[in-house]
Amino acid sequence: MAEPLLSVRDLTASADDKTILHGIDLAIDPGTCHVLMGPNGAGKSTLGHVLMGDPVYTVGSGTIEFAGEDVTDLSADKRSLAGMFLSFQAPVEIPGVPLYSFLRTICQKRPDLKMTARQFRKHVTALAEELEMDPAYLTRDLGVGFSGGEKKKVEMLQLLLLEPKLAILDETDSGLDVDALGVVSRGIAAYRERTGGALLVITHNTRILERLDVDETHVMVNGRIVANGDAALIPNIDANGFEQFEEAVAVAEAADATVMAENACQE
Ligand SMILES: Nc1ncnc2c1ncn2[C@@H]1O[C@H](COP(=O)(O)OP(=O)(O)OP(=O)(O)O)[C@@H](O)[C@H]1O
Repeated sequence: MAEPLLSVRDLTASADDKTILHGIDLAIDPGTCHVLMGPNGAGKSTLGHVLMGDPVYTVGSGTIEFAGEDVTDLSADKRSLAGMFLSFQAPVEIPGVPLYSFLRTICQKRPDLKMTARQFRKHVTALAEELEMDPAYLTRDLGVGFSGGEKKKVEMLQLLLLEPKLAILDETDSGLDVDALGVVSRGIAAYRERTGGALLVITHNTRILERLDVDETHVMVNGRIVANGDAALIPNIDANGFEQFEEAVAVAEAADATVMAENACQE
């Protein structure tokens, strides 16, 4: 059997001395679409950031392998070059850095995306139009003065430009009006059609999934993945919420507590 594109084993991570992720196991095959759901504060965004190498978080144990390489200790830019991509729940603003220059610079770092200045201008303008973004926005500073929905479209522009092997989309749908939601979901579908890339979609809103064939759904509660299933798990969560996983959470937490107690006894 082919190796997974992403393989996360027993991953534990913390910030400010608080453990947020507990023993995460996750495998994503090339070209597949995974959905990560869970209540507010479960640790979904944290997982996205830790996978991408955000230095705010400390990996306590476990490994992250991507495309056959152990990336656990790699910086975010190296993970990006390897083909990983994270769209932020709250995209950043960088005054003084025009969006166009930012996009040109990140493309120049990727030998496989080499383009002349003219080719780049044509390509990025076409992508902006496809996302129903005014190309004049490309001359504005990154994120500055953009509405919430416009910021999300800029994230999609980066996705279509960079064509990563794995895109982690962190609530790309939040704050979008119904038209913008349509544009963004068409952008995600275009990414899959053109590149065959894999997706890890973090969301509370199932409308963004309507155009996607979901292969696997994962449920995270209190920093643990407590259920895995296929696309049928999504309407189940919509109808019944996350309370149904309480028992699974309690079992996982009790098992962790037992391991910790045993380790303490051995020390
Ligand atoms: N940098 C940080 N420092 C301290 N605590 C953090 C940090 N990042 C996340 N946390 C905490 O970790 C927990 C999980 O947060 P996270 O944003 O990952 O949840 P989430 O599942 O994405 O939630 P939501 O659905 O509301 O976006 C929260 O209690 C949050 O306050």
